[in-house]
Amino acid sequence: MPAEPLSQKEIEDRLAELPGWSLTTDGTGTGAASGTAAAGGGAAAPKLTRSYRLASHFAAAAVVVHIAQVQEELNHHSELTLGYDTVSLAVSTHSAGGALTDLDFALARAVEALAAVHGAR
Ligand SMILES: C[C@H](O)[C@H](O)[C@H]1CNC2=NC(N)=NC(=O)C2=N1
Repeated sequence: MPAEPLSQKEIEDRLAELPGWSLTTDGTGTGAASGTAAAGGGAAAPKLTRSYRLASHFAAAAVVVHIAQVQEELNHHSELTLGYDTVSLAVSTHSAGGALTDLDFALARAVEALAAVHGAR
């Protein structure tokens, strides 16, 4: 069953439970349905994003591997970026036309839990 796009209220309620996470519309957030009505009438669809800082590059790389493992388990994948001592994610649901769904928030919660274990801030 495909994931349903969340309403603005549902998104705000879920975001309130995820300190550090935010919505960004950075121009890459057009999703799989770019140019279609499903993407929001032409406006770039927001993605759920967060950046973490780690103690070293190697520690950040380890977090990337751990996130990749969880993403495979959930079969839901973010745009995952490794910096020097940072890890950044941006996620939306491709199969929902780039909308935010509960799959995105489930991934965010799982990443929060593993990031804490790594000492990410
Ligand atoms: C076929 C496979 O289940 C799909 O391509 C999955 C993989 N990971 C995914 N990740 C995200 N973010 N959105 C999806 O719709 C999605 N779909």
